[in-house]
Amino acid sequence: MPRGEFKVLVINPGSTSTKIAVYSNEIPALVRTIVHSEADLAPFQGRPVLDQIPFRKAAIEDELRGAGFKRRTHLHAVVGRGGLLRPVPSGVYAVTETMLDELRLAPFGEHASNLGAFLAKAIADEANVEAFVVDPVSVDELCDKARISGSALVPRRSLSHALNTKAVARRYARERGRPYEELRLVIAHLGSGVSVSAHEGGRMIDVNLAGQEGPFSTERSGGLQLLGVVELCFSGLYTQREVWDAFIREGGIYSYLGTKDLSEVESRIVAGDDRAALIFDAMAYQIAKEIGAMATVLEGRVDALIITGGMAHSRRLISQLRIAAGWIAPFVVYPGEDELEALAKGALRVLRGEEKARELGSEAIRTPVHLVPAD
Ligand SMILES: Nc1ncnc2c1ncn2[C@@H]1O[C@H](COP(=O)(O)OP(=O)(O)O)[C@@H](O)[C@H]1O
Ligand SMILES: CCCC(=O)OP(=O)(O)O
Repeated sequence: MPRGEFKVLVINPGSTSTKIAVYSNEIPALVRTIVHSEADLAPFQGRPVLDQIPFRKAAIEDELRGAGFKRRTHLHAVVGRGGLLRPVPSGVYAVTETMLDELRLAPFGEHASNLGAFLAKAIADEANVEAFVVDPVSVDELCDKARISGSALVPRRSLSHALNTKAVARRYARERGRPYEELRLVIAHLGSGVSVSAHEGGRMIDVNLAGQEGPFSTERSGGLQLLGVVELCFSGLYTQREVWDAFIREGGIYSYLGTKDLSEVESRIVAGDDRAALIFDAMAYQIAKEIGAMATVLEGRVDALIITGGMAHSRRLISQLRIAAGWIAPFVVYPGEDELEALAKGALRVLRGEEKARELGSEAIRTPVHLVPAD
């Protein structure tokens, strides 16, 4: 097994930020969050997410340069967050042309995480090292019953914050000295999108499709009443892209209050804005309902309810979730996410020969679902 120091550049593109880190083995030597303001992202509004590659790559390079980091001479691998690929088992994947082609076609939809493989590959090629992604959002461990959507025309898919969700599940197991595989967990990741999942036997056996099912978030509508959506789609007033933007990028809190910043919503509430309070509390209410649903998936036998993601920093949100759902199981809060570390550890396992990187097969994609207009 190769020994010594491995340096890994980690890139995690989110909807509103690009988080980067340089790991020296398990030690983060540099960690940065490059925040992309609404003004930064405005030129990309209504355009395919891959148009952001040059902008995000330049932002990463500026940040690395500013920190005095010379990437070409130091790196052993670059790892990015994995995007909306075909349904795949949990694991580390080499960034291959097949993967990039799949992300270019985006048959499973668009999301900021689709940028991860491109950004990792572009920088890895310049440094002459390998590029990987780990536990992409399309990790699929659904139990058979969870695959049945209610209409034979619409398959039910697993798209979630798999990377952080799996990382916090393992962290909780480590902290309790028990194997993840033996725990029954409900994990609510509260980021730009919300995914609430049920875990049994080391598998994520059910999860709401973040932003399209279940609770609304700061920018996503979550589940909506079906016929209202059908009427809107066929009204002739909106293009497919506009409808998609309205629900995925400008839905949720943004559609009611015109901001995606939860701290700003909290400030408005403190200043006496009753409407802001109603919308905030409705989001908490919907998240708690989804947690309740996932507790029933585990038949009420839940070892822990874990709350994580950026919105888990909000005291108001945590306090409301504790009241509404804290009776289900021990209530654990891991604010923010461990995605950078989870990505770095995945790449390190491959560099050390502890795990073999998987590759997407080049066979035809099994179930293309056009979740986003092809443009
Ligand atoms: N300290 C905080 N208090 C309240 N909300 C926060 C805080 N920090 C981040 N958030 C909210 O968390 C969300 C982003 O979470 P994050 O996990 O970073 O998501 P993503 O990476 O998908 O953009 C945003 O809605 C943001 O407003
Ligand atoms: C598509 C599922 C993952 C997701 O919604 O991630 P963000 O909250 O980072 O946008």
